[in-house]
Amino acid sequence: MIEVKQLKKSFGKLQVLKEVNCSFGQGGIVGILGPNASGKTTLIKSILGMVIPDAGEVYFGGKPVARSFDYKKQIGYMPQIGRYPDNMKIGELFKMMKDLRNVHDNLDTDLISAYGLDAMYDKAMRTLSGGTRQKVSAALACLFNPKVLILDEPTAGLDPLAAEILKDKIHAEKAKGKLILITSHILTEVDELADDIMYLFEGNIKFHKPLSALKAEAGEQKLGKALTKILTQNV
Ligand SMILES: Nc1ncnc2c1ncn2[C@@H]1O[C@H](COP(=O)(O)OP(=O)(O)OP(=O)(O)O)[C@@H](O)[C@H]1O
Repeated sequence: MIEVKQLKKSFGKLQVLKEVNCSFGQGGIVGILGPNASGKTTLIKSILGMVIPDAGEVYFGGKPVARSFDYKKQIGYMPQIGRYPDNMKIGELFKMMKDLRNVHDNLDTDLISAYGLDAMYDKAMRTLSGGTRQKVSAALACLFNPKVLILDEPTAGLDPLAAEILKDKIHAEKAKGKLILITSHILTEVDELADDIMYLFEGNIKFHKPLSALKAEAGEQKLGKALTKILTQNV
């Protein structure tokens, strides 16, 4: 579904993606892990066309995404920090998105209902708590029933119940055959969700393999322990 070939990106002198090659198939959940500033968001944004790479190419469904916009309709993106017009109300934001896309049918409103956002349609975005903004971002990512979901630290800032609701939704979307890329520093959560783990370190992919293989190599049952063992002892 998505192929990244020889992707390089620098910001000034900082080489953030050195030469990244990876591919993601039709379905399943990939946990994209790595320390702060290792390039996870930059990679995601390159796939989304929000960051223009210095070299290399991203392919979606076999076609290069450079200067292409249509493929973005097939991706639901939940940013790390959602930025919305301050004075816009929640209801107006959803309406604007539907109008922009010109899609009003077959919408996925599961998260709007589960989070009770419809009861808050009159609230202005600037008045929302960080967690409620996250809920809006999650609901928007799913709204148009995209084939691919890209979720950047999706449960950061959500209360435990809201986080569970989102995890259930992610499982349900996977069951529909979707490809879901998730970055997170919450390893217990990635352990619950991911089929594969991709680990970025200083702009390179250190490994990309099934979670089960990672655990088997380390001889550990939990992702946190397996990762620690592999990264510190070079298992
Ligand atoms: N637009 C930008 N201009 C300048 N530097 C940037 C820009 N975007 C990202 N960077 C830098 O690139 C590096 C990688 O950032 P990125 O957000 O991709 O990391 P990350 O792995 O997602 O980190 P985190 O786990 O903290 O979210 C950081 O040093 C960051 O400061």
